[in-house]
Amino acid sequence: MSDRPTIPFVEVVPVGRVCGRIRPPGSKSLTNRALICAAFASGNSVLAGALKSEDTEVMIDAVRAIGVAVQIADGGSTLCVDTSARLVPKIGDQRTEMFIANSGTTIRFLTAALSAFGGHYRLHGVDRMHQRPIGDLVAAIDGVIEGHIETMSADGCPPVLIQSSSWRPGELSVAGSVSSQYLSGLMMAAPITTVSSRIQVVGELVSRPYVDMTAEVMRSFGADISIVDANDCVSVEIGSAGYRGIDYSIEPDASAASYFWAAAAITGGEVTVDGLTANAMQGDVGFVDVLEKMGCKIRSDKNSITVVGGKLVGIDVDMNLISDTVQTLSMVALFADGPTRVRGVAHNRFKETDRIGDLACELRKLGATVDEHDDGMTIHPPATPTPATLETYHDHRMAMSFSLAGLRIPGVKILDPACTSKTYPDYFADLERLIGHPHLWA
Ligand SMILES: O=C(O)C1=C[C@@H](OP(=O)(O)O)[C@@H](O)[C@H](O)C1
Ligand SMILES: C=C(OP(=O)(O)O)C(=O)O
Repeated sequence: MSDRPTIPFVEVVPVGRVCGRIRPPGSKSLTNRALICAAFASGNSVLAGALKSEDTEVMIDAVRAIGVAVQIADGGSTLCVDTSARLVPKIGDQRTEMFIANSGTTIRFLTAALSAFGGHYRLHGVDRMHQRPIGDLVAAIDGVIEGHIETMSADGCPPVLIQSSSWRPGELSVAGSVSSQYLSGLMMAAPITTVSSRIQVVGELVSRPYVDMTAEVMRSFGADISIVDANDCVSVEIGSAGYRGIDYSIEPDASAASYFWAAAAITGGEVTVDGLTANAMQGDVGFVDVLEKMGCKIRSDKNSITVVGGKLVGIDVDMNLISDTVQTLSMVALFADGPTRVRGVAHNRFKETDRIGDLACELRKLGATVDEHDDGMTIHPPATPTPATLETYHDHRMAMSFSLAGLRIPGVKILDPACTSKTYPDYFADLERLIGHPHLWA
């Protein structure tokens, strides 16, 4: 994005054991879900603990474009959503352009929500967004839309063009093997139509905890929703109750927390993340269970989770449910005894970058031997890791993960560190505060 600072690279200096406590900013996934529910609710909402980052800013801009007022307070962590001037768009209205940058949640949730709400829109983003699939979601909406929806890039990728007056009542089916965001988007769109809906998932459903999170947020905003698991098939039933505005409190981001927990793991330190517990709505708190299998000790308290580093061993792990933490884990695997096999994350190739191929490439620069598989990778740690200058591929999780390698290997340079703005603009400043040592900018 154009207003990111241009910083060529950052170097994180090894500091020995990382010990401390931290509260990461609000969850991206919860902030963007709460914004959708609040924007289409009757009545106003106040969202506390929200994330301020590129991914939430594009969502805020989009809901403002349909007349929803969003006031930002407390440095961005409080969002006051006022729906009293929300427009009533129609199929023949002039087209509204919405720039979504590279936010998967924003484009998938809005494609569904706006098609249910009605109006004429074009949703577009950066080049990578125009290579990220959305065709299965568009096909599902095509079955119920009163109007027209299409993708404008080859292979079913954005931009997405929507001309809709609403959805017809009826059953929807959607594929879930590429992204759970399609199903989450349809679930959140259904109450906007105020008719009952049933959504059937066809085939595998990846990243399942996000779907449970969607239902939980929707219920908080008054929706009537149940998820049915039967004979290995998932379907969702949504009643005709719409959303009502509420005061809603957002958990800190568990995917962001993974970097701080991993910092304890790889340095033999101790890091407490405040505001997250084993009962958090975000599946990514399960990352600590993976660290436990690798040899760390975990302490769950009433309002925090602590990781204490130990001697690390390589493991064989299916990360389908917590795929945003694969890059974090790969850094821990570099310092473990024995190889680590990561399975179940074929869908990681469709995210901000190819998070299997491109991650393998950077791990090799650090001296690891990496076998790439269709559904993941095997990481053989090097006897002695090598310093390297690492590409980040416009992927915030690459930059945040690579900082962990820098905590153990002198001379690791991370290119374009400001790409963390997508979900965590202050990541390097927060890491610096936690480790109590400056990193080097150049
Ligand atoms: O619904 C969500 O909030 C998310 C779902 C996941 O995507 P996939 O379902 O595509 O794995 C995850 O990677 C993303 O960061 C956030
Ligand atoms: C995959 C991610 O984001 P999104 O799909 O929302 O762009 C992520 O944050 O790691």
